[in-house]
Amino acid sequence: MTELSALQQPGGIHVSDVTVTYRNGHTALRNTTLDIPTASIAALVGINGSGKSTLFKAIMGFVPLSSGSITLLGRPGSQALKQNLVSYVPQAEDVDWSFPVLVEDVVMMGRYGHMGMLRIARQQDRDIVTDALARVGMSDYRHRQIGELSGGQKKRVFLARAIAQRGRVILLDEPFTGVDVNTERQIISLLHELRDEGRTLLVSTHNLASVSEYCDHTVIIKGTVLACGTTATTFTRENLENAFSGALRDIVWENP
Ligand SMILES: Nc1ncnc2c1ncn2[C@@H]1O[C@H](COP(=O)(O)OP(=O)(O)OP(=O)(O)O)[C@@H](O)[C@H]1O
Repeated sequence: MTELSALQQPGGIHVSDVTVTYRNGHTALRNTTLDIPTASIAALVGINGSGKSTLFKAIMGFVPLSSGSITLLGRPGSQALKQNLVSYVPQAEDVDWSFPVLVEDVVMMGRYGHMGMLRIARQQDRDIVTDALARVGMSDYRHRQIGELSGGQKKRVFLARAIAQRGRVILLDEPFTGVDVNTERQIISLLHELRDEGRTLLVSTHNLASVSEYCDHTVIIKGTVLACGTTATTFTRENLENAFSGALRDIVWENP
């Protein structure tokens, strides 16, 4: 499939001319447009404060759009959210780790949207939680308090929650911050599996060194989208220098 025809597919993530202005009057995203085809992994890269988390919050409906629209899997974003098709793995700093909850309960939260009002788990929900914990290698920790885990283990548990939710779009806010190389490898191979199952993943990351290795697409952001397309055509020195204003450190270019 050519790059153009992939982008023209109706599924995936489509953000059209979105502007987000916070209540204090700060515009964090301006006229932002991007397309990520179904069944792909896209990196979201940009400096601190470039609007990555704001974009996730806009897609999740956590902040209102001042203008523009979002389409997920070929339907209005709000509809996809109601249908429980979108999972969000937050940044570690956005989670209250002192909340007394077991690992398996965190993963079960991914099933809430599939349960009735009383949130009574069925055997099928318990089986899905068990499978999700196994997929992230956290089965042995299911009865531990979430706050007792290491940073990398917490990230795997939140990924398990997204897997248990069975979302077809998964947004991951900096899943590699503070994780060791082995855990990063495990998470990347899991992301590939999820992509190969037909899910669409948008991953914000400051770890530029590994983007080319695991991301099919790249979105470069700086208050708006500077560039979006296949990683081969978009993750270029010129685009990154525009985004990072000469502060690039951790990339070794083959043709410096
Ligand atoms: N609730 C808020 N109210 C007002 N301004 C906000 C709010 N949240 C974020 N901002 C501002 O919007 C801009 C974008 O912030 P955002 O958190 O989206 O950036 P980011 O790219 O995710 O940054 P980082 O890489 O540091 O996580 C920043 O200037 C930030 O100060």
